[in-house]
Amino acid sequence: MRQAGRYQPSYRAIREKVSFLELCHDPDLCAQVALRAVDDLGVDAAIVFADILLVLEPLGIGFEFTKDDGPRIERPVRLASDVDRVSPSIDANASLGYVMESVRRTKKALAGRVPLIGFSGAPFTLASYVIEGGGSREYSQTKRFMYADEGAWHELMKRLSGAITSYLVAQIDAGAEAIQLFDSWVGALGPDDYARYVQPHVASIFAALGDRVPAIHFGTGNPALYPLMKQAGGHVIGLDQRCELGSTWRALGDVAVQGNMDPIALLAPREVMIEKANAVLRAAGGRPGHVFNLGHGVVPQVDLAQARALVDHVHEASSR
Ligand SMILES: Cc1c2[nH]c(c1CCC(=O)O)Cc1[nH]c(c(CCC(=O)O)c1C)Cc1[nH]c(c(CCC(=O)O)c1C)Cc1[nH]c(c(C)c1CCC(=O)O)C2
Repeated sequence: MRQAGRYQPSYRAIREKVSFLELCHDPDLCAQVALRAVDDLGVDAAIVFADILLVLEPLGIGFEFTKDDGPRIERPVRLASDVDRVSPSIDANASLGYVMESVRRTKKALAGRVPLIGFSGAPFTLASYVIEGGGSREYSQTKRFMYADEGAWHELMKRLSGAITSYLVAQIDAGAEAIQLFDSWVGALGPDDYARYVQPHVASIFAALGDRVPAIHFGTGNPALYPLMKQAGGHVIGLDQRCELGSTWRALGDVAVQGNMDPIALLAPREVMIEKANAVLRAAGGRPGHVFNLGHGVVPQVDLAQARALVDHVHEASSR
């Protein structure tokens, strides 16, 4: 979960020379960064180095990454008529060819050591950036838009979902061996709104992907959504730290799960972190189909040696 990043001294050194977006557009450097994360951590999969916002570029939505506040959208979509500015479809191989090149070069560099995961943001999470103009606490503009003009909302979600599908298919064609759909901010919604405004669009993405590669469907913030997310699709449901893994998994039934250690536990003393990892493994109870992971991304304050110690511990404990 966000395994390459600023908590790595090697990543910070690269970022002193190139901006984040320059890095994303340089397939050789992306492959280097993705491999370095696998080497540093000893994890069982690599993830292509990219960002969920890159797909906005061919959709005609300009953005930048500011130094302190993260992503910023140049002209947010605020009115129903603004939806016309979003391209109705994209050719991901042409417009996001540099990401496909990162997939190919990362896979070549991995030489079969571990599988490579491709990814995209999910339509609600991308819509929240497009409408809010950046990160948000309340998602008030997004919800206002959704409630004010349901037709325009569905049209926006349709355009985003079509682009996401084409982007993921292109990554699979380029060699991604699994994909992850990040619905990082969908927990701002309750189950009824999720079912009405989001679920059909996410379902269309998973239906289009079929069973070509394992698909991970990740969401955070509201455990009440997990049964609906499972219905929408994905071979694996990514759980965050706000739920109890054992009971949530039993309630979900026949599906694999990924998660769900609190990423902030990496800032705890070593023995506390290890105890938290053991609690996750105990909750999974050795049931096949659990992928140990953090409930959300690694934060920049994490010490690399501490992250490595977690991975080593999970490997050792799960082989017992
Ligand atoms: C919501 C989201 C984003 N991006 C992503 C998500 C979904 C996952 C999640 O919920 O954590 C996904 C993402 N972003 C990045 C990856 C790369 C692959 C990996 O996991 O190693 C992945 C999988 C690189 C990145 N994406 C970003 C960085 C840091 C950029 C830098 O070098 O300054 C990295 C390594 C920037 C980014 N990108 C995004 C934000 C909000 C920010 C700024 C916040 C911050 O600066 O930490 C949007």
